[in-house]
Amino acid sequence: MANMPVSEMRLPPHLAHLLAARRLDTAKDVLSLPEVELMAVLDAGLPTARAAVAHVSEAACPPCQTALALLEERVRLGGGGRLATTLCGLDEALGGGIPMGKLTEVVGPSGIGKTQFCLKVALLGALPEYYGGLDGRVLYIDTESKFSSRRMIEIGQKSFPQVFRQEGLAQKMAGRILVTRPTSLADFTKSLEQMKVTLLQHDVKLLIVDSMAALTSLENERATGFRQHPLRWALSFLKSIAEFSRIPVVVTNQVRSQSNVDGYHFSFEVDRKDGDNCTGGFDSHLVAALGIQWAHAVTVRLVFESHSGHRFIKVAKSPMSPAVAFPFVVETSGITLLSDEGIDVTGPEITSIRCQGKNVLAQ
Ligand SMILES: Nc1ncnc2c1ncn2[C@@H]1O[C@H](COP(=O)(O)OP(=O)(O)OP(=O)(O)O)[C@@H](O)[C@H]1O
Repeated sequence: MANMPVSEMRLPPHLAHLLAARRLDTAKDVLSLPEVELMAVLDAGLPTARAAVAHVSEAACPPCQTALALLEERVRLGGGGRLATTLCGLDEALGGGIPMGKLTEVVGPSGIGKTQFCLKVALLGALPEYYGGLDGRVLYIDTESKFSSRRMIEIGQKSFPQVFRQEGLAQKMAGRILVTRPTSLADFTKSLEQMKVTLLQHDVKLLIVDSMAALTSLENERATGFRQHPLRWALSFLKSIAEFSRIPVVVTNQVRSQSNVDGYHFSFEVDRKDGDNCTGGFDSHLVAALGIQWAHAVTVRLVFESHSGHRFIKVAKSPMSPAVAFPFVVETSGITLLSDEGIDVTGPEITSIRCQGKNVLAQ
């Protein structure tokens, strides 16, 4: 809510003009100033400064809702405002699918299937509601140039043969997916700034960023602080986009060698020598590419990992579900679960990411 534009708050006109004239554009701009400073910036007295804070706080704070109202909204939206992935066990664990209005992170090692997952989800965003889709446009931010229309249509044809038999449907679905390919972090930041307009103009019902972590390597920044700062901004912006638009936002995150991220040491890692049951401990020097803020900020975290000869989707964080893992394969029809029965995950395995014998700590 911090990034909520003042222009969208329906403030009394005199106050709206005053704030706009002083370039106080967001809730954060107004609320982060001490009263005295706000008086100075507005060139106004204490009552005006207090009125500004009161109006902006009221507009920016989400209103309280009763548990009953939330339950009723969930029933009204059917499935509780979720996009079903068609992976039944996973959807059940997530309370119906990927939540709308929230940030969902998909993290895992290279080649595990994150993009395959995103392609299927993108297709579902475009599919008519009748077939379980959102019947809308999808904005796909493809930072690694990995988006493939051909592969997406292949997934559609194999997963929903009865739907894709319809003449011209594949083209129609592909036409609903807007792909942008930012070539730098600055490009990405710019596209985020324009995003609210794009979402409204194009009736976008789903936003995917594949991959968020790749953006840092695009810039090749060395200093950790510099690398983290713009992504922190992107994180809060994406969260606010999800909340305002009530759409699901899916971002992928990669893993990397800890030696590349000097200074990335968080309390999560303290217990790493405990509890590894398949490989030789948590001694791997691999970590998830984005920092601890991401781990805390996302609502749902799906870890894609491989061990014991299988790939797994692990629900590592969800307000709806205990940690469970599902074995999966990638087929021509995309990601398929081998079993809809989740395997309970306990202890340090919840925060680790395993990769064929190596443990990667999830941050
Ligand atoms: N047509 C297909 N049929 C079956 N499997 C496929 C097909 N296309 C890709 N795959 C499998 O998907 C996997 C690659 O997945 P994906 O590209 O989603 O990885 P990723 O996790 O996004 O990796 P990165 O982090 O490097 O981007 C590989 O195991 C590959 O064999």
